[in-house]
Amino acid sequence: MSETTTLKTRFGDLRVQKEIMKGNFDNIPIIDLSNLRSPLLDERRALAKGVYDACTNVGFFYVKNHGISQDLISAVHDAAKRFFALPDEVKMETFIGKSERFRGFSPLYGEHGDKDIYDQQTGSLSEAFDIGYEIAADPRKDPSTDVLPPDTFGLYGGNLWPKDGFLPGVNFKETYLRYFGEVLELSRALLNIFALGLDLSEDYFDSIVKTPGCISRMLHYLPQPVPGEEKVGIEAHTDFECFTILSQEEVPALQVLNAHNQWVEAPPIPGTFVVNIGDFFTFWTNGIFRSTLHRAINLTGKERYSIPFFFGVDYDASVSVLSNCVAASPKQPGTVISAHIKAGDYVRRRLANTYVGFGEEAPGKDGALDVPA
Ligand SMILES: O=C(O)CCC(=O)C(=O)O
Ligand SMILES: [Fe+2]
Repeated sequence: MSETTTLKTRFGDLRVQKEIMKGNFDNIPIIDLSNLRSPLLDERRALAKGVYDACTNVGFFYVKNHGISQDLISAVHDAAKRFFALPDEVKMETFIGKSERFRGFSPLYGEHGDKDIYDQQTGSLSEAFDIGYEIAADPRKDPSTDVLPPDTFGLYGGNLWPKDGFLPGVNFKETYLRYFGEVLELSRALLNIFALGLDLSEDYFDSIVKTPGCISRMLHYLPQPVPGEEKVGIEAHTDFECFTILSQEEVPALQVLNAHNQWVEAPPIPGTFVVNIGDFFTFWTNGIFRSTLHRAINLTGKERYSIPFFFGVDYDASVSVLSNCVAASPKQPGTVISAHIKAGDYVRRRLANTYVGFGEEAPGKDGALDVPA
């Protein structure tokens, strides 16, 4: 029997094995997306079945043949490296504390994990740059006529971009928005497959992803300053929204908590993204889809860069249990909602709980998941 330790989570304390399981890809399946837009329903159904199984068993899977070019992925990673290499005073011009919408640069040790859970004295060994949905990024919108919807939850718009001239030859904003737009379209196509896997019509969610509340961040995980000390780059957490598409290049750090409360490494696999379920899908499915706990610790001695894209729904959309999941018995206890939640309300509360500089906001402690009564 291996040694255990206590992990504090939003769902209560868990006994977690100390040993990290290495390189066991069986735990996290690789799904081929070649048939994502196949004209044959049977092929889309077969894909949807694989996705459904991964969502119910692990909550994490890799995707290959996702259709986003390696050139674009390399360009956006290069933009991230160039940005983080800038002097701190330049990066601080886009400091997240200047934003009302959790956008911009979080410096090293600036993030602390969820306020309800983690000691707020010790920050994480990472720095980040966050952006949210923009009309200009969405291939389905025309920037000359389309505008953002009313900003009820204070989450649309307001990206902070580094000034031109600091990153010569990089086209930072254009590159990041192009990447954002392509991953957004991939996400919309994946959402249709999720719907199919849940026995819903493929377009079931389409009406609530018109101006979806998506967020992306560039992350830079520094090597451990003191060898052997194991400072985490991002504390154990679940993602807030529908699902996340993560690009992690070649340096490993991501660990995923499996159903047996063992940390399993999710190392980079060339040509793939990692996809993981977020809280909204757990709410919709009454806990059948697992919004799996994960964390990142960079023990490699190298610089690590990753770029997650969090796919959400329109912020004014309501999220409640799907009618065909009401009777289901949840695979992930403690994650079931009885009321409906407003997407923007939930995302704003979770962001306020995680980022520094927003301490004035009520953390929303009514229930482990911030679900309003
Ligand atoms: O960098 C990674 O591998 C994971 C990042 C992550 O989990 C997050 O930003 O929510
Ligand atoms: Fe995450």
